[in-house]
Amino acid sequence: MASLPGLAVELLRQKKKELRSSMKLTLRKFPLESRQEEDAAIQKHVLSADWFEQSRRFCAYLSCAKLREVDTTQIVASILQPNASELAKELYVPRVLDNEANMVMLHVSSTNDLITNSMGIAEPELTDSDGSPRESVLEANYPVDVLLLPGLVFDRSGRRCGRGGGYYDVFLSKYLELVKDKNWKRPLLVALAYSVQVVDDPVPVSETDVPVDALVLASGVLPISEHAKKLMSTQLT
Ligand SMILES: Nc1nc2c(c(=O)[nH]1)N(C=O)[C@@H](CNc1ccc(C(=O)N[C@@H](CCC(=O)O)C(=O)O)cc1)CN2
Ligand SMILES: Nc1ncnc2c1ncn2[C@@H]1O[C@H](COP(=O)(O)OP(=O)(O)OP(=O)(O)O)[C@@H](O)[C@H]1O
Repeated sequence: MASLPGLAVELLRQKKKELRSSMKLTLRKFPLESRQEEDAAIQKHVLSADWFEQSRRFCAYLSCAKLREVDTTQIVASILQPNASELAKELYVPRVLDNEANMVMLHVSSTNDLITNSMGIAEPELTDSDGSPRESVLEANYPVDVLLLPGLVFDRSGRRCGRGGGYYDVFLSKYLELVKDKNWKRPLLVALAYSVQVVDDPVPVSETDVPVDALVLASGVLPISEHAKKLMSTQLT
């Protein structure tokens, strides 16, 4: 028979599984027109924010329309092709290494650095055009300022439920450890979410789930942690 902690872990796993299935259904029913309106509004909030403008090293996910993820195309394009008036930023995007939750964030300088994987998500090749390994956030000499996170379900306290791979939680635990070791400033962990992805009931989490500092919704930026409240101004309408 399973031990008590074993039962609690199993129950949590089951609750997350049900939550993911129900949110995938909700997202499938969310009209394309609303999705597009929210995609535009969310990206506009990011692109016009001081914390975006002031960031120099930025991690973003490359959105997958099939998975109904909030679009990041304009954010990524703005980083890769900045206007003359904007300060240049370095962009890092995820690359899955295996199916045991190992993922790296690699430096890219152009969309030509990307190839679409079997899951339909664009990812960087491990090496650049010269054959040299791409810079990885976990091995870099400087901290990143902002990490844009994908996810399926969120609550207003910053709890986040992803797709169940554990990739982001494992990456974040390693990166936050590195930040502590190096005495770097903490990055802002910002999730982008459609209105339907923010639920009233607390999202079930375990101690390995890393909460986000802020949410960007079509209605505005919602800073949650003290860290976010210091760095972001409230723009909710
Ligand atoms: N755009 C994007 N890139 C990302 C992630 C992400 O969530 N979004 N990841 C974040 O981890 C990592 C990849 N992890 C992924 C985990 C699951 C699925 C996926 O397609 N899941 C299906 C269910 C598959 C199944 O259950 O067999 C789904 O959610 O419908 C995709 C990527 C790294 N890159
Ligand atoms: N820091 C960690 N170290 C080891 N295992 C972890 C860690 N974080 C999560 N996991 C494991 O990964 C699996 C998936 O976790 P969880 O359900 O929280 O993923 P998720 O948040 O939906 O996915 P993601 O983080 O990729 O968005 C679980 O078995 C969990 O125990």
